Amino acid sequence: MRFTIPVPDAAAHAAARERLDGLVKPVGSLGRLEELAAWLSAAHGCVPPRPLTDVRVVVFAGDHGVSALSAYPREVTGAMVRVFLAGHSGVNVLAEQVGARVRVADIAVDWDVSDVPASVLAHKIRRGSGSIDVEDALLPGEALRAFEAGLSLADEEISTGADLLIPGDMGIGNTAVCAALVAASLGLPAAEVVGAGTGVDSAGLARKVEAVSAALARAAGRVEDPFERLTALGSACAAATAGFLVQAAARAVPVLLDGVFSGAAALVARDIAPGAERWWLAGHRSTEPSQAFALKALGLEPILDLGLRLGEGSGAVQAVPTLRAARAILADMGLLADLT
Ligand SMILES: O=C(O)c1ccc[n+]([C@@H]2O[C@H](COP(=O)([O-])O)[C@@H](O)[C@H]2O)c1
Ligand SMILES: Cc1cc2nc[nH]c2cc1C
Repeated sequence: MRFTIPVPDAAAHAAARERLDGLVKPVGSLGRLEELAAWLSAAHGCVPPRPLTDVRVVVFAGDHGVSALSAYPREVTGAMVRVFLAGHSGVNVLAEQVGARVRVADIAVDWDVSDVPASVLAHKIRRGSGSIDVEDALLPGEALRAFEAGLSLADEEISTGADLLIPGDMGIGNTAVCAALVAASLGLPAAEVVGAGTGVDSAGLARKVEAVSAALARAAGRVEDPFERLTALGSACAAATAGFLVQAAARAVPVLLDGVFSGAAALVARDIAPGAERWWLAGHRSTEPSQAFALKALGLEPILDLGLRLGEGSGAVQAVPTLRAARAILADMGLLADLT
């Protein structure tokens, strides 16, 4: 599968840098905001960049075979889908604060359901994913189908006006999958990447390291190809999130990555479509070690570090005002040259 990923506009980046240096402030004094302003100028190909008025969060919901490694029961995944639909989740509330819309897609929730809108189920791939310590997460062909589902979700959002995309995740057990994907992608041992997820104790952490080690040993020799990696160690949600990220880049729409799940999916997505990472920013730093490894490998520095570990897109949503502020300095600040 080959993607043509556009290259952000270097001339707009340089023009933004020049304007930033001429704004009514000491050179460089707005720090990271200046870097973000130039980044967005390059993404939009103009100075100042366009306002970010239509921000969309898509929450990829699905179960994972390793859900017993979580501090919470598997049933929470489906129950949370109803909470997203009712508008009462963490990300619903935080998105409301910044005027972002939240959509939830059931990619692989393991439940019997008939009373959620058909649009929520439209991209469903399967119920749950395999327990990666003992079996592949996905059947042959499913990683590609899930990737294409994510791609379609990005297309749907972009075609209806989204100017900034945020991938969210809801899936009990998914931090073990993230650890496995990141470890396999970067050649790291399980013990370095496994974290406490929703909050397991030290015995739970040890079980998780053991399971991720077993998964890595089982998949050894097959993880070079990113779709094989998703099949062996990922999940339908991981593949769908990767597709979402690649298609945003292919259509030159900026993305704010969220926590560990979108970081792990981004690492695999970059292997599918090299260069796509130029269209992604890291919204925040998660408490999960695998996210730090993933972001470092992608060359991304988180905008915020608030100690969040909720997922759902919640941390990335918090970074939206910062990105808007970065645009505003380019659009609205006066020039040093006009000082009287
Ligand atoms: O985004 C993060 O960094 C993050 C860190 C820890 C937990 N989570 C959320 O919690 C769930 C996964 O945690 P766990 O312990 O069940 O693997 C999943 O629904 C994630 O959205 C998310
Ligand atoms: C309640 C709950 C909400 C979540 N949102 C993302 N992951 C979650 C995990 C739990 C347990």
